Amino acid sequence: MFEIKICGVRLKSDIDAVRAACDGISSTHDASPNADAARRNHSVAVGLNFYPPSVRFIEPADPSSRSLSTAAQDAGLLRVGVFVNETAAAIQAVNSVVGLDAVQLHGDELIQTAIELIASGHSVIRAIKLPTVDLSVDLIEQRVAPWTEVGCHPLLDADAGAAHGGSGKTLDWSIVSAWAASHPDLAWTLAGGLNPDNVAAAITESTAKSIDTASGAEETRGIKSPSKIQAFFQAASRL
Ligand SMILES: O=C(O)c1ccccc1NCC(=O)[C@H](O)[C@H](O)COP(=O)(O)O
Repeated sequence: MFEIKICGVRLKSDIDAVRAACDGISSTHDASPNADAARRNHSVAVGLNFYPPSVRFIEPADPSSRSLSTAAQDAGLLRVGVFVNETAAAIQAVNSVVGLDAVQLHGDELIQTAIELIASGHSVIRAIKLPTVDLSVDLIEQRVAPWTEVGCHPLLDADAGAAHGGSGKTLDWSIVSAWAASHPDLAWTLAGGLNPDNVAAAITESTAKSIDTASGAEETRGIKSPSKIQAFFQAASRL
């Protein structure tokens, strides 16, 4: 799917910052697997947020959203549309207007929504919202299995309550790692409170090969920071 996703981009300058961060890794000639992965086209994604209450929301009908999506595509980035409790038909409609490479279901959607989207050719990421305390391997398994069985890519995130996502809360990475050990062939993504200061530890402790951040790459809520995006890539690729 992708190795790094910067979620909630809203401006062309955010796309430029993500591209520059990819190029920054390339220019270090770092030979590590993470750096290699991040160099390849389409291994880096940006999230376009279509959940109106979010500070990261972009209006799908606004032509600037289509322009943003085109800019991401031109920069060689995967475009992930983030949705909360929309129907498959509504998501398809946004895709046809904006242009997306994958859709992320981040609400309380029924599994039927994912089945319909997959049947119509969409790559579907399912946010699995997990408690920040008393997490267990069994709980992760129970929440993930129904979605992977129908072909979704799981993104493990900290439960953000009514906000649904982008909260900056972290998961217990050691429990995530214990769960992942029994799924060596499953592609999955770690999200939840990742930032330049903790992403290296998060990768090491959780064994994640794919990571996602929203608030950890921002100057203030909803405003992306080019320097934090760059630092995030550098920290993630150093391993
Ligand atoms: O970012 C949001 O505002 C958001 C709102 C509603 C649903 C999902 C949302 N974000 C989706 C993401 O993939 C975030 O990157 C993920 O929740 C992690 O966020 P953070 O803890 O801030 O890194």
